[in-house]
Amino acid sequence: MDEFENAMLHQVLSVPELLEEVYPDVEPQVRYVMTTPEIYSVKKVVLTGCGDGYAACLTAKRTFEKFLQIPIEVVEPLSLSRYYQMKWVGESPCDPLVIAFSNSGRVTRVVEAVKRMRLHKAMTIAVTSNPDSPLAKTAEKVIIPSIPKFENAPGIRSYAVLQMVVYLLAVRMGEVRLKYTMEQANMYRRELKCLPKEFLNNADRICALALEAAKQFKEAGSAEMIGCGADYGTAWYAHEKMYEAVGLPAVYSDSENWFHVNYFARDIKQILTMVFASKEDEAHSRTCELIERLNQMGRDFILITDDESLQAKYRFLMPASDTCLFQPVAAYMVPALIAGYLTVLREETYSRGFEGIWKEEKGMYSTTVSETVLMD
Ligand SMILES: O=P(O)(O)OC[C@H]1O[C@](O)(CO)[C@@H](O)[C@@H]1O
Repeated sequence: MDEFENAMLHQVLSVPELLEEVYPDVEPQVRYVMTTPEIYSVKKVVLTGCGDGYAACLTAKRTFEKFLQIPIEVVEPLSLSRYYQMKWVGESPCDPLVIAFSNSGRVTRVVEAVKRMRLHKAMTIAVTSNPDSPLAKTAEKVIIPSIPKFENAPGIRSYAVLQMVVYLLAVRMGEVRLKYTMEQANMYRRELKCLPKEFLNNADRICALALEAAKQFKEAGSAEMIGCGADYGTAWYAHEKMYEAVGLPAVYSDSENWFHVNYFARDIKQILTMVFASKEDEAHSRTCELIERLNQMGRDFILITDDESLQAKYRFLMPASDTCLFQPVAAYMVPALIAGYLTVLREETYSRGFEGIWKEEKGMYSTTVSETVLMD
């Protein structure tokens, strides 16, 4: 398998050790970022970020909802900064709580969104690994994970850490608001670290299956990533990696929407379909119907699930968890591995090497070069 080695594979395999290393630093930061009265006064949480940060927020939304039982919104930074209804923002202290995720802390739209929310007296927390970044300087509070340098690849290690932080925030807020015991909270914390490790216990078999799947879909012309609830966030992450790593157009969807839209695709052999199916998800029955239909249509697809009763040509079984809420902390490794193998098989360069038409000359508009507009 040596000829298929790649940086994404290396990043995935490094995650368990990375989380062990980062946890003792980030857990106390999460624990003390807000006081108990602040945590109690939050009436709504708004999670935001671009790219990986956005995907991490989507995966954690259900956990926040279940743990806190208050409204939780995942809002894209563009919506937050340009369209968000400000009438009720800052009506009372810490309301809403806005948590913004950006590994670099340099993405203009995230900074702009936080600036606007802070001006309107929302409580703002930035999660970024760059303490000197514009985002860190804009938010009222910061959490700064330090992620040891590694071989470059489209975000896997940084995603693992952002995800750990967003879930830890939910666990801490639920613990302080007495939604469960301290023991329960610690069990959740342990699970966040253990699930990726457990999934990779049999790394050789998983990598071999991922490579086999990548070989089958080597010539794919597009990809569709399907998931509901927390899995929707993983589907979002998966579609993003297909673009970044492979340069492959990809869409994300939930199981219901698949029946209405994606179902009608003609050239099924050209589509790389990936389905995320956590058995405790509230929409699992609909995802099972989708899987049955895919099998009836004779479609080959990649399935990532903790439900042993489900079948697919390429099935990745996720470790069982006590909470059944944290499947996304391991599930994203499958699309990351497959994207990594596809880049090798297609002789692609991550992010097209930012060369040719992708080259960002000084001053060209990009994720970090954009006019800041501050709306009322
Ligand atoms: O705000 P961040 O986390 O620095 O993200 C910047 C870029 O990194 C990614 O999240 C991952 O490569 C991209 O999607 C995004 O454009």
